[in-house]
Amino acid sequence: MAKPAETAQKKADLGVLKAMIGFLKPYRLQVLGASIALVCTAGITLSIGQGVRLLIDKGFSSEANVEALNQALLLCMVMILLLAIGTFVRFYLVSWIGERVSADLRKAVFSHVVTLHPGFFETNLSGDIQSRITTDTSLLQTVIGSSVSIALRNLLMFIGGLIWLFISNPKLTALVMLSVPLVVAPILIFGRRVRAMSRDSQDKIASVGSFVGEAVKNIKLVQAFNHQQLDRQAFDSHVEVAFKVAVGRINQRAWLSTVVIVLVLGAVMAMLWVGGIDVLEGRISAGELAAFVFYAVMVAASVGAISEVFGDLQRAAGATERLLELLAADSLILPPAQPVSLPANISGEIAFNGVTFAYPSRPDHAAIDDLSLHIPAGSSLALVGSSGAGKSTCIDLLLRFYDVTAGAILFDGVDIRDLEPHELRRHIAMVPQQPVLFTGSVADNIRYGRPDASDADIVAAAQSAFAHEFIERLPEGYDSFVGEGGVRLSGGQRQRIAIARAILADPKLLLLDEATSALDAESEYQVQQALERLMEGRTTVVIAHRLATVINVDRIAVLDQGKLVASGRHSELISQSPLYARWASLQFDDAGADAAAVPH
Ligand SMILES: Nc1ncnc2c1ncn2[C@@H]1O[C@H](COP(=O)(O)OP(=O)(O)OP(=O)(O)O)[C@@H](O)[C@H]1O
Repeated sequence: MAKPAETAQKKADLGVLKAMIGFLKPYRLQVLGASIALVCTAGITLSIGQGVRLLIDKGFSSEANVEALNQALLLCMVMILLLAIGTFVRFYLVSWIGERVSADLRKAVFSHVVTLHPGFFETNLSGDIQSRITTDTSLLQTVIGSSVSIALRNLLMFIGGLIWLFISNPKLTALVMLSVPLVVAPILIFGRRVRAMSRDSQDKIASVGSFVGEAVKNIKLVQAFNHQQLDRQAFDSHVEVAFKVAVGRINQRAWLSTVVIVLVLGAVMAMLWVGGIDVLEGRISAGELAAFVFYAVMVAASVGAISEVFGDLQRAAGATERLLELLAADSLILPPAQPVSLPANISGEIAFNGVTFAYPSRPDHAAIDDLSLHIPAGSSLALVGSSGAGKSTCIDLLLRFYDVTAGAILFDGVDIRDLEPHELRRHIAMVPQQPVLFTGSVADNIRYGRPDASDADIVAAAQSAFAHEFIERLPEGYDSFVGEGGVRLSGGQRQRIAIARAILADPKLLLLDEATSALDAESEYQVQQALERLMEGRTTVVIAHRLATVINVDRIAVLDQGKLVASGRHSELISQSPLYARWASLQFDDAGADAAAVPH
């Protein structure tokens, strides 16, 4: 992400415009309608100046009569009605387009983000991504839904007013033209600064968001360690930094507006002075001067309005850049050019063939080093080893969250890089160490394993996972709300729901990361029972922490610093592998040695 940020900064304007045009394309009709309404309302507003001129020169002249006044007023009423209708259409359509485009952008960014490789989220914080999808799209919605329309309307009035000024009095208008560079130069200078600062400001707000997210998510830890005061201070400094950056931006914008007002109104005053002399000397009529004043003020006001929204447009450019960066981020896990499809009745056989893998952030450190393993279909393999040995990495590689650096992983004899990631993961279910529950009901959380499952399927899965009984006892049974992340359930209950989810998914390959935290004997027993049922008839790879698991699996692979150092059954390894014997005695205390005697 760091790289595109810089390049996007340079070519933002063009890129931003192009991307927005792409998002506007489906709504051509609405854009056309809004443009027509915009041109009409600007035209009507421009014609008011002519009305003023006629009213003064004809309406109040000596030969005027009531009839003429009536006609003039009738015409005015029609104009007002048209202006009202035009304004309604313009406002409705432009706001609609703004909302629509920002909704589409949100959908596009989210749908892209969920396909990105997990490594992406190590460098891009969730709070930052959230802020891009919410705050940045809202900013774009405001800009497309109003600022652009204000800018265009004022641009039309500026051009229309200027043309009239030129036709009616070139000398005075020359004064306007002289002031143009004086006005444009500061707009460009301040505008550029506003834009850079707005990007900075949004980044700072995003970091405020991330901080809140983290603190609130881990509120128990924060309070348990009495960290509120320190967190408050840290948060205050985040907020103050964001405030300072915002003040810098406001300062530039305030100067932008001030400078514009002084220059533009100064020019208008000069025009009035010269025009006043012309009227006094009889070169132009009073109506013409009134109309001239009207258009001059309109031109000045439109320049002011454009400069006002110019800052918004600049901020929107910053927001768009940030969104485009997300949209342009490539997933490192690519679907194959010619995907192989798996046969309908796959067996679930796994092979690691000389797999070496280094995380992209640490390319010179092999987390997995020349690992070869064969896991026959339907058998179970336990991965054991000290912390950092590479067990979780093996699971991540099997799910193709990362691609191997060398060697290959075969699923039913097919290199997993030749499979669509979706096709591969369809056959895999994962029960993580910390079961992840989403905000929703118990039933929703189990259904996550297979979205089209019936209620009966869900109950059956819960029964198999030994979860049915406790779910029935919850206040609303399967419809009970689990709270954010499942806070309303105990650790063992969450695990059994995660197991029920995997049972429902009915995968060929089961990936299991056993919880390290000890459950009470009863929960432990139930979770173990549930797991055994889940493992029946499936290929299982489990990161083992329980004695019961290592005793029951078909084979144990002992990893050390990414290398396979021994493999076999528990009883064999206890006598043959000193590393395993030590690990087992540490892990299971005396039980490990006793278990060696358990006959298989
Ligand atoms: N996202 C990552 N980026 C860079 N290095 C990583 C990443 N995840 C893990 N590692 C490194 O890869 C090595 C293997 O880590 P892994 O998480 O697979 O170990 P593990 O055996 O599962 O350990 P534990 O039992 O503590 O979970 C470690 O040296 C670790 O520091």
